[in-house]
Amino acid sequence: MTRAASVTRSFTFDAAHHLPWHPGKCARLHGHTYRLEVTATGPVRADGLVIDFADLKSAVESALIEHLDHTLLNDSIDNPTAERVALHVLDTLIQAELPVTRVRLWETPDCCVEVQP
Ligand SMILES: Nc1nc2c(c(=O)[nH]1)N=C([C@H](O)[C@H](O)COP(=O)(O)OP(=O)(O)OP(=O)(O)O)CN2
Ligand SMILES: [Zn+2]
Repeated sequence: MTRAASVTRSFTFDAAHHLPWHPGKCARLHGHTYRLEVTATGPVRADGLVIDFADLKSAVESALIEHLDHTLLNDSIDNPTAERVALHVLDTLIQAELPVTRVRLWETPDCCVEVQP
């Protein structure tokens, strides 16, 4: 019987953003070191893997991190709240045909958003 498993890898990227509508200090231009957790789920293959951690890393870096790291998120994502950045991550990885089943994005060490397909 084929069993399924979930594989998660963490990433970090640095980016700036501002939320001009926000009543607090987030209206001002500022930056975060975002922590991103990507989970892929699927059958455990004959080689014992769902996806090689190394392949997950290279896919996420080339599809996403390279385009967001050290950028102003407002240039690529409208109104880049953590929720909207996480959904952008999810959509981008689905487009890249990764079997992603969960994205967690930590905007600060204490604040996290989770999205699923
Ligand atoms: N649900 C959300 N709430 C907030 C978001 C968001 O994306 N989703 N974003 C912000 C701001 O961008 C901001 O960067 C976070 O601000 P803040 O809460 O002030 O974070 P701090 O860790 O700096 O908070 P302190 O309490 O000052 O330590 C706001 N809300
Ligand atoms: Zn912020």
